[in-house]
Amino acid sequence: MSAVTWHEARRYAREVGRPLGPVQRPLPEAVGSALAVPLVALSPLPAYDSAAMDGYAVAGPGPWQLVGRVLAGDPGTPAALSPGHAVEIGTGAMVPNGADAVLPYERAGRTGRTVSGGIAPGRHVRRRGEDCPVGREVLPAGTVVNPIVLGLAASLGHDTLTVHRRPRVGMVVTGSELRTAGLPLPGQVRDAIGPMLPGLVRAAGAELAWGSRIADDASALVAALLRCDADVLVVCGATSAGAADHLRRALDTLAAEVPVRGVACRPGHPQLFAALPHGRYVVGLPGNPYAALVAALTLLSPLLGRLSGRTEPATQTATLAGPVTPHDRDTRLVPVARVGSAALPVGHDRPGSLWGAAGADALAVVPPGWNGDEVELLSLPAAETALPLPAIVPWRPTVASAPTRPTAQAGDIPRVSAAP
Ligand SMILES: Nc1nc2c(c(=O)[nH]1)N[C@H]1C(S)=C(S)[C@@H](COP(=O)(O)OP(=O)(O)OC[C@H]3O[C@@H](n4cnc5c(N)ncnc54)[C@H](O)[C@@H]3O)O[C@H]1N2
Ligand code: MOO
Repeated sequence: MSAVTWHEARRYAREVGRPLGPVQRPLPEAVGSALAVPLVALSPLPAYDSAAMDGYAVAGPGPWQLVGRVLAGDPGTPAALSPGHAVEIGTGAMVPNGADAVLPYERAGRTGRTVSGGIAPGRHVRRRGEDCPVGREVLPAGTVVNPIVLGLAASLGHDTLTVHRRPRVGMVVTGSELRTAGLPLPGQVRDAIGPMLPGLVRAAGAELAWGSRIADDASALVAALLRCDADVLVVCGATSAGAADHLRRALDTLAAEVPVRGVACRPGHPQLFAALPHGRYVVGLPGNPYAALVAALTLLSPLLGRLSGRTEPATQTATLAGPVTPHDRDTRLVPVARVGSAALPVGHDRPGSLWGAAGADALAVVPPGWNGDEVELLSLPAAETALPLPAIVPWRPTVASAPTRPTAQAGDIPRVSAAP
């Protein structure tokens, strides 16, 4: 296996694709997508001269004669205020032309219709456009739309946003030994990658559009690769060299280009990256669950980040606050918890176990022969990315055609001869 370095693999995955075409989305549907054009203020902020405090809008030197009241949402424009006059005003209400300042109730004296007090000109008046003038670019293209961006876009007058289309990902989980529920019988293994992958995909800016489980069956894998119409197809397991590992052979059968056949990292070295003749990308994740996580962060996330038009995140670094043994040739990926500016290895990071990574904030990238310098950190996704979103994550398991073993129970993955 000719493995590329971990950094080469990641750079390749980040640079091979192009952001998907711009689409217009209503605000709520744009969350998680990246802006395809800069966000520009359609309306000034504030949109009109408005009161920042509840009190009295006053014109000229005091005391002032109270001539009316203006509240937020009142129809029309309030009448202009003459020197020596005041109106009672609510926070957010339009400040009448001619008013110099808003005198808060707390600083005002009032006797009948006479208001007194001292206030500097301009105080507590938010002038139209002072937070953001109309036409100003406030966020660059590539910004990920989060709930705060939605709020900002709404306050600047947007109903829709122009964002990059989110990549559609298909997932094929392979393994005759896998089952999806209950305690595994001897020789069986609970599928750990199927539950993990949708959230990883979403955290990288994409959506899981299609999912299937197949047994270790070469023709089923070829059929799945042929039939999936997603932008990116992720195959879990079957990446290695064993008699039941069919991915490399399936890709050769389909005349796929395989620019990354293994990555010099631990765990996760059998991961691969391919392009099918019709242009779709295939990422192969090793079957060991922690190795699959490492591979997802190495090849899949950068690819999806690029296709979804997200700006590349800045590199984060930290000092490792615990002992780590580097590999002599390969990059090690080590789960860590952040403690201030340091990162503490949490252990439990054998290739088959997600225990360490599940309690970690990030994976530390420990280069071969590491000498104790600061290391790069890859953030792990927040829990919210795993919230179920049934509208965009249809899960269509392959229908059983024949059980693999006589003891098969509900939750087993049956051997099938064709992808869905
Ligand atoms: N001769 C060699 N053998 C192996 C090599 C190698 O270089 N030469 N690499 C090893 C490494 S490293 C890994 S990682 C695995 C990768 O194997 P595959 O991607 O082919 O995956 P499988 O063989 O199907 O499974 C490996 C392991 O993971 C378990 N598994 C698979 N899928 C899941 C899942 N969805 N959830 C939980 N666990 C899963 C499976 O039961 C196996 O225990 O190859 C090594 N061998
Ligand atoms: O990719 Mo494997 O053991 O390095 O899990």
